[in-house]
Amino acid sequence: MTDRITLCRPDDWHLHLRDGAMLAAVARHSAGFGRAIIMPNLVPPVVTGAQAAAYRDRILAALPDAAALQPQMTLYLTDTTDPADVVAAFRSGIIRAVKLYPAGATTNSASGVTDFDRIQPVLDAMAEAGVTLCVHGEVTDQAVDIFDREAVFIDRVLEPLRRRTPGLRVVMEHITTAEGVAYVRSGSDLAGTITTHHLVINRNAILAGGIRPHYYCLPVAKRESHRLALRDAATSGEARFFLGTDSAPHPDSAKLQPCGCAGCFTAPNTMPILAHVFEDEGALDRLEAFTSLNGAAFYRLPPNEDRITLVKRDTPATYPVQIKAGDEAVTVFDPGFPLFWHQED
Ligand SMILES: NC(=O)N[C@@H](CC(=O)O)C(=O)O
Ligand SMILES: [Zn+2]
Ligand SMILES: [Zn+2]
Repeated sequence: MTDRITLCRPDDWHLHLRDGAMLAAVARHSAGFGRAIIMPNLVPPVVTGAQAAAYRDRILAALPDAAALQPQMTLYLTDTTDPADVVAAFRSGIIRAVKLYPAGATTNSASGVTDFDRIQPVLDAMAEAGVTLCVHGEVTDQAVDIFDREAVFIDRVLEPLRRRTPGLRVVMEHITTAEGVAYVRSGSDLAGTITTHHLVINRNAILAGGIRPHYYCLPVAKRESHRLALRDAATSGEARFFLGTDSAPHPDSAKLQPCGCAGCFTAPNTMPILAHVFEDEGALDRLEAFTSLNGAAFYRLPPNEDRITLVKRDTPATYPVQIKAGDEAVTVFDPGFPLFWHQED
């Protein structure tokens, strides 16, 4: 039995670190990753290169001295984003990618894109300069069932957008469906991130036996057949699929509401959970591709040079049920099984 594995240091290609007291509380929980794509959905959002540079400085100040993490900044695409600012921020190394939120699709997406015609000049400039577009892929049409919004987005929005913009490199973020997996497999210049939690839960976790707000995120977890498709993709070793935890901390006071907000906070226990999932699937030898190689290759970066070690012990890893962020508590994702894999420092 394998009870010890070493990997190139993993990267997290979709991470929410927030700002202020929340940033101060959560940053150290992602400090063991190498690179992380930092999502720009702050309030107000990160829309210019100058704002991204200032946010990166706040993140670096919040990280422990020994942190491995190198924040990879993104800009929040709006109807009025300036193509020249995007290209300049990319060429000067301030940003790694641009994030597309359809307006109203998810947390802090009110300033997102309302009119796809208006962003075409930015998309063309990005295709030309080689800037990756990270996409929250859900339609916002209230007439579309929430469990279908990802699949409908592919047909109505993403495929037409990619056809209009040859050469644009696209990451479909946090895919949750078999349709998302199939679509990512089908095209060129296309990849998909998969979260930790969508490999573990299906929609029963949110709704069966009572409403469980800590399992509510967007895109919402789908039925079991979709979770199995995601596990197949993540453990396949295929270069198009890689880890983006979408670790999305919210205060419990905002989640435990009649209208609770979306997001699972998985940063503290992601690697032990993933080792468990990959071992379950007989794919521990492909964990490194998913966490440490495929994403870097898509972003045209070398793998991290140093390594981490995961050890399987007889006693489960302990991690806090909640962490403190200022006066607030933030609940850590509970995978529902004990974690025998531990990450060594
Ligand atoms: N995934 C989530 O449920 N929430 C994210 C936003 C997002 O990634 O869509 C957040 O910022 O809280
Ligand atoms: Zn999203
Ligand atoms: Zn996210």
